[in-house]
Amino acid sequence: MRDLLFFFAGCLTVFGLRFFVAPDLHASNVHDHVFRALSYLQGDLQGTSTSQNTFQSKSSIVSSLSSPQCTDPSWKENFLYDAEDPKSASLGRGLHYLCVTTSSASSSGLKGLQVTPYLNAVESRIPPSPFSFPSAESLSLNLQELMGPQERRDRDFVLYDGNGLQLFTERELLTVSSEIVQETLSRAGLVLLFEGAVFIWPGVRVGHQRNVSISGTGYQGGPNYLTLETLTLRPLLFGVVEQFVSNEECNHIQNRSRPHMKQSGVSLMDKDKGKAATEWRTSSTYFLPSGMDQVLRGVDHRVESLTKISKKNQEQIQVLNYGVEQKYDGHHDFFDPKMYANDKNTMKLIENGRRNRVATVFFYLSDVAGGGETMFFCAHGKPAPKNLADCSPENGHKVKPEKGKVIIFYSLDFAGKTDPFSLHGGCPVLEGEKWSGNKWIWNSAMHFSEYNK
Ligand SMILES: O=C(O)CCC(=O)C(=O)O
Ligand SMILES: [Fe+2]
Repeated sequence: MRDLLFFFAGCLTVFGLRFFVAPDLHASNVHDHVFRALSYLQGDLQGTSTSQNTFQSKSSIVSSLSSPQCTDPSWKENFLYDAEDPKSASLGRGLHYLCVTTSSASSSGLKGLQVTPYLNAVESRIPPSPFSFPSAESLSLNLQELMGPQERRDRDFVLYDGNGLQLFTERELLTVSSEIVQETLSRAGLVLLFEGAVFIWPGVRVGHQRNVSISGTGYQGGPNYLTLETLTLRPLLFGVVEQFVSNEECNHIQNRSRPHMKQSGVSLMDKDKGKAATEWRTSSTYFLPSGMDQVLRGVDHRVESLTKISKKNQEQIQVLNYGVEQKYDGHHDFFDPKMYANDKNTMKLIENGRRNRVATVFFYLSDVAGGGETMFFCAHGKPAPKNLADCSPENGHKVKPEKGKVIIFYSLDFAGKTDPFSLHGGCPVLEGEKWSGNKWIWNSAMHFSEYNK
């Protein structure tokens, strides 16, 4: 809500106040798309999944070919939310699973494909009824009918495989040949449909662990997969079990930023205009451009590989340094258009609410001798405490800083709506100092991204 806009302010100056509309996430070129689908079919896809048709590393051939299938009995454990638990049953809203199988009736031809839908990421008491899709258009119509009136959705849906590889946008289903659509989906087996367009890892249940292949994007000597552990379902918060940023990379980021660190700012909501940022946030900050720095580019690539969201949607790392007593009170990382109605630049940046930050990958770049935890004030769906500077343990879920570790939390839900439960803050450092960094990821490309040129 009140988070920093210095980066954008900087960009505004650099780009001479030239705001232009970022490429639409959904308007990908059909020819690129046919290439993507054909590559998928031929098993020669050279990239991690991204929303922007990037094909970077051979490694994801493996991951796309071994993407989870509905024929594997464990798929339900790894994807479905518990329909019986009133606390988690509604948390899969906006995410639907399609199990694509060849119907036994006509197992010889592609026309015999069947889709079994699991709406809102749960298995309802009434078993889902499969439907066949003789054409891509009929699939599209069936899906639209299942999801209800289009007015309820403010963007086109996007289909992914179980490893986060983007398959088709809603629009592409109507422009790409039925044969390609049928063959791609049958190869994927398990298809994830996000109403909010962007791929988000399903949390499933607290304590759930999921291995994510990051082959080729890890640091020297680091693992080639990472384990995402669900810490809270509401907000959707994951911890990465393994060290994500090596000690050398942490030191490199600190060293490159140290000479530039300045008092942190916040982007003030209309109601707070005129107040000092230090009322909420007392750390120092620097937005560190990746430029040609291979270490930073490696980290950006790893973040893409972990989140399955394009590098083009990333902001530069916002490096933070907190001394004793420094902190950042409870806030959201998304921009609520209602709170910025009189702020023309922010409204332009977020296209009146259509664009927003979807996820934060938060790096801990040092250990902290005391305090400095990240606090999630609405953890497990609790109402926010009155005092958003109060880090008492009963006020939420705390994550302790550990050098090289990261957490990921989502500011938008599967349907693309802002999540008020993502309220969080940095607790005061009690002893020593804290180095950390925000890697903010948007729901569409940043027009000034270093990877968007
Ligand atoms: O320092 C922390 O733990 C959280 C910081 C934060 O939320 C932010 O900078 O937006
Ligand atoms: Fe934040």
